[in-house]
Amino acid sequence: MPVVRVLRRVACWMLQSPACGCRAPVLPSRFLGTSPRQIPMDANFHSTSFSEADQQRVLITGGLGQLGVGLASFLRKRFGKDNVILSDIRKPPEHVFLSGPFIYSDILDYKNLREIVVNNRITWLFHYSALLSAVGEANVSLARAVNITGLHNVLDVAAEHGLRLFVPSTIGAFGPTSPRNPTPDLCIQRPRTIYGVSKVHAELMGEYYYYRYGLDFRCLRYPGIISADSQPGGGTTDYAVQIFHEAVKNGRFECNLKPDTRLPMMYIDDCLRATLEVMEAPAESLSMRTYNISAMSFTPEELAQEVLKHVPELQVTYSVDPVRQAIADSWPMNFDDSNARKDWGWRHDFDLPELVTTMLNFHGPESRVAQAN
Ligand SMILES: NC(=O)C1=CN([C@@H]2O[C@H](COP(=O)(O)OP(=O)(O)OC[C@H]3O[C@@H](n4cnc5c(N)ncnc54)[C@H](O)[C@@H]3O)[C@@H](O)[C@H]2O)C=CC1
Ligand SMILES: CC(=O)[C@H](N)C(=O)O
Repeated sequence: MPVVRVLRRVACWMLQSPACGCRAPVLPSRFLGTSPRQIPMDANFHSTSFSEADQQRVLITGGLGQLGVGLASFLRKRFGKDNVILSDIRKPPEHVFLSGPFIYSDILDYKNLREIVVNNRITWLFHYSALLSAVGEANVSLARAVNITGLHNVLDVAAEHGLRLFVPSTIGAFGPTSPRNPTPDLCIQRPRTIYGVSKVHAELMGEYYYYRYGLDFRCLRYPGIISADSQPGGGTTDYAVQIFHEAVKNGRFECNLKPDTRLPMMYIDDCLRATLEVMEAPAESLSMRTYNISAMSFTPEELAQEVLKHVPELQVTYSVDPVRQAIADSWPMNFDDSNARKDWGWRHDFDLPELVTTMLNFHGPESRVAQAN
């Protein structure tokens, strides 16, 4: 290709933005030289022999946290038990170990990650490893390493091996100068936590690799996720999970956010379904690579009122954690997910009343709730 034409296309690629509606990398990777780690060009896209119709081979990083085990079980129903590999740096509980393939993987160890992808012929990668907002503030250097350096390793492995890559972002990728009610997909993003900064970095790097190397990067900004059978990993929205555990266990709950703190939230089933749906969406339906998704938005007081309908004896008190409160006060109150709804048909199933009954019913007949009903 004549040099002038290549340069013209490079300039065009640099001027494009996801907002302009371009739906494919403007410049294919073959015009742009080698992959990010200078792997020889012919080593790119090992997996191109896998067509869309082929069986996916899935790797989940950071899979032992609040969301990963649920994601593995959801994806195993779709792709088969042995085709979904859960990984983490922690030792899995027995029921997880027995439920399907599990391997050790530290995302800071690039060679180990590459070996896993190659040996297991991975085609799709769900990158869940992270330090969340509150624990991130308590250990900034570890959060920087895991959330930023780890992401670089994942991006490189994914680009080199032609993987489809899902990286979750968060409501925490916005900050006090973003519009908060509602928060659109594209607006100012100046978060004040290392977690938020690292997630904006992930969004931008993923989109850069998409345009620059053709990496099939897909990203959803999750609200606070509420799950019944897994514990949250140290975030600002954790209270909305803990209230259920405490309500059924001892009928008392001390909330670490103020009663009127409004945040977007979602039940885990909606979150996992959205994740698979965006991964399976035809590329041409995606006008962007990073989407807000939303389901409901409530305050601790509103959540407590809904729980009280089922557990009238529940006592809720407030003891505000200033770190979490400052973070929550800088985050979106309502999330605008109209682009996800328009482009790939996103619809949530769970609003607050369904969330509360589902969470309380999960704990079964021996719970205080069931006894009270
Ligand atoms: N749970 C939520 O409400 C939300 C979660 N997300 C995102 O979803 C993803 C999963 O979230 P959770 O499961 O809640 O997180 P979590 O904090 O519960 O779990 C994260 C996992 O990462 C693992 N990890 C830490 N360092 C690692 C390393 N060096 N190598 C490999 N694994 C490592 C941890 O052992 C842990 O099991 C994260 O990226 C998070 O930012 C986004 C928005 C909301
Ligand atoms: C909303 C999130 O990203 C997470 N749950 C946190 O509170 O840090």
